[in-house]
Amino acid sequence: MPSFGIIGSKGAMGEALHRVVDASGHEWAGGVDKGGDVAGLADASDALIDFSAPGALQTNLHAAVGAGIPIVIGTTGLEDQHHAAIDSAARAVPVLQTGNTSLGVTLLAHLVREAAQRLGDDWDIEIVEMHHRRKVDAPSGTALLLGQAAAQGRGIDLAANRESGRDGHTGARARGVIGFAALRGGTVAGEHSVILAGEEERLTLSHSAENRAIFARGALKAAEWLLGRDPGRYTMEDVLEL
Ligand SMILES: NC(=O)C1=CN([C@@H]2O[C@H](COP(=O)(O)OP(=O)(O)OC[C@H]3O[C@@H](n4cnc5c(N)ncnc54)[C@H](OP(=O)(O)O)[C@@H]3O)[C@@H](O)[C@H]2O)C=CC1
Ligand SMILES: O=C(O)C1=N[C@H](C(=O)O)C[C@H](O)C1
Repeated sequence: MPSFGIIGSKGAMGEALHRVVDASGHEWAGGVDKGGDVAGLADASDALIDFSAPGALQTNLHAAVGAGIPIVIGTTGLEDQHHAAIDSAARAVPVLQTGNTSLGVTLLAHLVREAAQRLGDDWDIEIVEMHHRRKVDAPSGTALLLGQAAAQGRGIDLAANRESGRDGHTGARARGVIGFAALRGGTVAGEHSVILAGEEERLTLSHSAENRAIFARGALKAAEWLLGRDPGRYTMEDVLEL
C-alpha cells in the first residue's frame, strides 16, 4: 500500500484527508505544517499532497523533485511565478495542480468549456462563488479554473478578458469578458455558479460542496493515479479521463 505525506496536515483540508485515509485503509507517511521538514517527509513518502499556502510552494516542489516523487498541489491563490515553478518541477516529476480535486467540479469545467464554445460571445459569462469566512484568496482557485475552461471554450486568453470586483461607476459590461464575484461568510465549504446570460434567457451551471471530504477523496485518487507516471503536468481531467 503506498504511503502519502500531507503538507498542511493540521489545516481544514489536512484533517479531511486524515479522515478519508483512515477510512480507506491507506497509510500516512506523516504530515508537516509551517516550519516542518518537508524534505524529510518527501523521503519517507511515495507521493506528497499539498494543501497549505502559496508561500510554501517552492519548498514543496523542491522536496518532491529531490526525492523523485509525485506531488498533488491543491493550494490556491497561485500566481504566474508559482505556475512557472510548477512547469519547471513537472520536467522532473509528475505534478498535478488543480483549484478543485472534486469529481463534480472536474465535470462542471468540462460542461462549461462546451457551453462557452457552443454559445457565442453575445452570451455574457459571470462566475459567482461563496466560501467560508476564513478563506484568504479571491477569486477562488475553482472560479479561476472554471473561468479558464470558459476561456478555452471561447478560444480567448483569460488574463486579457477577466473582470473582477466591480465597484462604483464601472461603465457598461464589455463584450466577451468573463466576470468574477466572490462572497465570503460562515462555514460554506464551496459554492460555484457559472452564469451564461443571453438575450432573454440564462443558463446556470452550478456545484455545491457539502463537505471537504469530496476534495480529500479526489486528492487521494489523484495521488494514486500519479504513482509510476512519467514526469509532466497533469490535471484532474486526466485522472478522470474526461
Ligand atoms: N484544490 C482543492 O480542491 C482545494 C483547495 N483548497 C486550498 O487548500 C489550501 C488550504 O486550505 P485549508 O486547509 O482550508 O486552510 P487552513 O488554513 O485550514 O490550513 C492550511 C495549513 O497549511 C499550513 N501551512 C501554512 N503555511 C505553510 C508552509 N509554509 N509550509 C507548510 N505548511 C503551511 C498551515 O499551518 P500553520 O497553521 O502552522 O500556519 C495549516 O495547517 C488553501 O489554499 C485552499 O484554498 C482547499 C480545499 C480544496
Ligand atoms: O479554501 C477553500 O476552502 C476551498 N478552496 C478551493 C478554491 O479556492 O476553489 C476549493 C474549494 O472551493 C474550497
